[in-house]
Amino acid sequence: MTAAAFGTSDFIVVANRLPVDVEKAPDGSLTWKESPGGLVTALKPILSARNGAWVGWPGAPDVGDGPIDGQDMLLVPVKLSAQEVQEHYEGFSNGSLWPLYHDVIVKPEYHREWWNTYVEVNRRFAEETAKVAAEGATVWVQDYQLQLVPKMLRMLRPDVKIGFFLHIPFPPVELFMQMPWRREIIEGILGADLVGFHLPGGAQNFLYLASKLAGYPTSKNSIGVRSKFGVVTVGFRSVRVGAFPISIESAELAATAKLPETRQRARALRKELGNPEKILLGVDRLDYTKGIDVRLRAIGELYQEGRLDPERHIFVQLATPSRERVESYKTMRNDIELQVGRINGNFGRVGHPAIHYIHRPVPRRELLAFFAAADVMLVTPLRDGMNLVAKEYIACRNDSSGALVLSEFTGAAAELRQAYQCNPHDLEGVKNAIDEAVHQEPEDGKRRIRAMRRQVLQYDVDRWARSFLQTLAGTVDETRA
Ligand SMILES: Nc1ncnc2c1ncn2[C@@H]1O[C@H](COP(=O)(O)OP(=O)(O)O)[C@@H](O)[C@H]1O
Ligand SMILES: O=P(O)(O)OC[C@H]1O[C@H](O[C@H]2O[C@H](CO)[C@@H](O)[C@H](O)[C@H]2O)[C@H](O)[C@@H](O)[C@@H]1O
Repeated sequence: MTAAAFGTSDFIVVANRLPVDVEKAPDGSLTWKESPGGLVTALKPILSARNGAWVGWPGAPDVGDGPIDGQDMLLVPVKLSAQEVQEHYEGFSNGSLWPLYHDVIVKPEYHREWWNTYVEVNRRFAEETAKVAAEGATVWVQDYQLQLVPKMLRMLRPDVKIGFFLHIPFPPVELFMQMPWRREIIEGILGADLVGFHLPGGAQNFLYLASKLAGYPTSKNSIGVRSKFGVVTVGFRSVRVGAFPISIESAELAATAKLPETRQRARALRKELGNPEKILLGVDRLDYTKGIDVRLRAIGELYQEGRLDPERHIFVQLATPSRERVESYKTMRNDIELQVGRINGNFGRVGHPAIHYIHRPVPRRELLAFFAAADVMLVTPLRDGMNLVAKEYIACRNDSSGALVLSEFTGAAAELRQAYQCNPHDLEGVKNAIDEAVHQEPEDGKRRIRAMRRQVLQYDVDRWARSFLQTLAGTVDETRA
């Protein structure tokens, strides 16, 4: 590639989705709305602050041609056909990789057509990125939908620095070996200079699999030691591997939750819910990994046993629609809505349901008012890379009141040690954790929340990005010298 072919962006995030989704009306006009999920929540402020470029799918088939000047970043849409969306996003990403990487909670499906399209779409992302990157640019590739991009991009543009971050768990060898294209995936990721995970366990799994599958020797010191960082040697190159737990814009959230209008809205919400003694809250994408069914079962049984009172203890579940065309998501939605109906049928009365279930995203301000209003936050995933919701709730508890029930199977559990932690596979354990949180001594509760707030306010998303990017900047590629 000649110098003339270089683009102009020095800092580029490459993610499956742009931070906004485009919707195309029948008359061809376009409207934009915020994309769902924690990846976008976390990376948007990072990119805005650095005035970089974001390469991603605009969220609707057949939309997107050429870069768009976003408010504080350049948006570079990667146009995908309906079939590509079906086979890359719904198929290989969310029908094969997502369940495999989340402890096979549902059975992954492996289809060669899905894989072929995954390769093709990854290639397109790599090509678009190669076009916009300035000479020597820093490119930060995100997540499981784009694991082949680092290697492909390195071949197109050996001059750029490449970071890769996985937002979901990286599975142990016993599970990963199911993947028919396991070697290609490991070698794809190894195209990066730095590979990041939320937890040291993910990094260890990756280091082991890299040495086993890629056929490259790993440095003697990188595996099995307790050091935070490892190194994989790929021919003449060194790939650094480490844990970088993601976070939120903590101070900004805390400040917004403190505003008089947010607090007023929180009071109004309590009133609208019939002034219950305790509001219990769940906030999730409607995903089978989130354990929404587990918490519903626990609450139903606690009402049944009289340990919770449907007159005094109200549960609100906010559920953002997600991946609605994937079969396992349809089944799960039906199950959850059946459970909500059943519990309300058994324990609600006219004008006073025990469970309030909202199946749509709520605006950010409204969400913060819910966090400020909730006495007990329920976060019970069967497996979750991090879970930003848990950290958002803690950031919004300015007066240190409240309680967090948190699954041990989230990345957040490693940091939020003072939560009421539970094993989501142990229903009695989940019930006990909810019971304890609802009936906690206020002073004990304050002590717990204060400790978690210190953690969340100190380790915010900016610190996460700086730590990853500084480590990336410090990597040396001997083949470039
Ligand atoms: N119903 C909802 N309305 C608005 N925002 C939501 C809703 N549910 C989740 N979110 C937001 O989406 C993000 C979810 O991130 P996270 O908990 O890390 O899980 P994931 O990325 O898997 O969805 C958070 O920023 C959260 O506030
Ligand atoms: O883009 P979608 O298919 O609608 O899914 C939304 C995002 O979900 C996943 O989020 C993960 O990232 C969070 C931030 O690191 C983390 O807290 C959470 O545990 C993960 O599940 C997915 O990894 C993203 O790619 C999606 O954009």
